[in-house]
Amino acid sequence: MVATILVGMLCAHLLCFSAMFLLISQRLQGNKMGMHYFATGNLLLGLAYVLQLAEGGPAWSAMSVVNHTLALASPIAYWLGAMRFFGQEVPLWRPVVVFSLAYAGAQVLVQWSMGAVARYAMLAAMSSTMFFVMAWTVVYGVRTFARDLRWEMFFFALLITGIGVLNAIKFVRLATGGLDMLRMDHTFQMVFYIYMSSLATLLPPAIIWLVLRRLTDELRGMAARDPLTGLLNRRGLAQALEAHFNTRDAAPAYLLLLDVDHFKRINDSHGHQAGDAVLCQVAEVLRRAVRRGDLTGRVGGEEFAAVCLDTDRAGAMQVAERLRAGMESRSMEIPGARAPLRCTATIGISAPFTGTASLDDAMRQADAALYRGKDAGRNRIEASARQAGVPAPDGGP
Ligand SMILES: Nc1nc2c(ncn2[C@@H]2O[C@H](COP(=O)(O)OP(=O)(O)OP(=O)(O)O)[C@@H](O)[C@H]2O)c(=O)[nH]1
Repeated sequence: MVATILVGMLCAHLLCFSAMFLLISQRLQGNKMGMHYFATGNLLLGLAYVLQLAEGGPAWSAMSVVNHTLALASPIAYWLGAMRFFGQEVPLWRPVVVFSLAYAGAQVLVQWSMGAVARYAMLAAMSSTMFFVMAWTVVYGVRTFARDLRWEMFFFALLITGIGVLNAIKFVRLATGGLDMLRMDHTFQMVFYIYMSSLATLLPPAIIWLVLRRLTDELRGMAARDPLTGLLNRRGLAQALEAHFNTRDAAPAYLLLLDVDHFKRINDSHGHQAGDAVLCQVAEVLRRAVRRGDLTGRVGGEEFAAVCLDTDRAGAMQVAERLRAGMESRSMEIPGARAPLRCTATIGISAPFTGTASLDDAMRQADAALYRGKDAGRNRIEASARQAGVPAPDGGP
């Protein structure tokens, strides 16, 4: 009786969370983060336990073959769902159906050649192997594809290892004690159901937590980036700088402001779309010119920024010259135009600064230097006259 209630609750958990995963996946347009696959995994496992309830104990029937097949197809769906969550484009139905047909065939073969115990032992052995491999993949993920989800991955690995261990014990007990230990009211089976019920309660909220984390990270990323070029926006630059200055002994940083020369003419003669294409290519020039670890952003219409970290004035001048030369030599491809465009940029450099609080000040200095460069004929670099902590001789930036 207790076992029946436990399995009944397990079915209810699995099927309810299957519906919830499906509802969440429908709200996630585009990247569903594997939620529809997890919904399928829960549905398959829920149905397997419904069949187990209907059977009442070990038996050789078509229902039992379907039950074992569903029980083993569900981890495949979860696995594929996890791959989708981590950005792999994998199909769901074809692998699940192919596996199910192959496993149903294997069951008939094993039952016919080795008997019922071997068929049940095969399910336990396959489940155990699958869950151990899954747990190992999750631990491997901590060092590779899921570095940002360290604790969550350890939690998953722990729970999955538990199912692997229980299935391995089931295999051994089946091999030594036969089908009797599979009676629903057998102590081992009760422990198994309690563990599975706990998992069915713990895992779905944990999966929803992962999705929530990804969504909020994406939102934060979107709020910090310019949608056209993918570079940081002003807010993103400030946040990245803050993280930089908080995590190490702050060596001075230099802010470079780059403004495309006569950009209005490009818009006026080739259209706004062509202007956008040029802006994207300026972003590429900027990315290539800076050192690894430096920050790049778009801070206004045709105004870009690079923050050179851990460098000196000569280093910042070098980056500025690479940028200026990169712009001058770049052929800007624009859609629909017969020939690529050439354009130049003027660059202003701030005095060195060592904290986020000085970013606005550095912006003003670089901006003033930039406009001196524009007045002096464009396609050139101007550095702020101000030294670190020392006001400019003329009192300006
Ligand atoms: N295509 C496109 N144009 C933009 C965008 N943001 C700003 N602009 C245009 O950029 C141009 C900036 O022109 P100005 O500020 O006069 O500067 P300029 O023509 O580059 O001249 P100088 O800076 O003096 O060399 C304006 O025509 C804006 O409409 C954008 O996102 N896309």
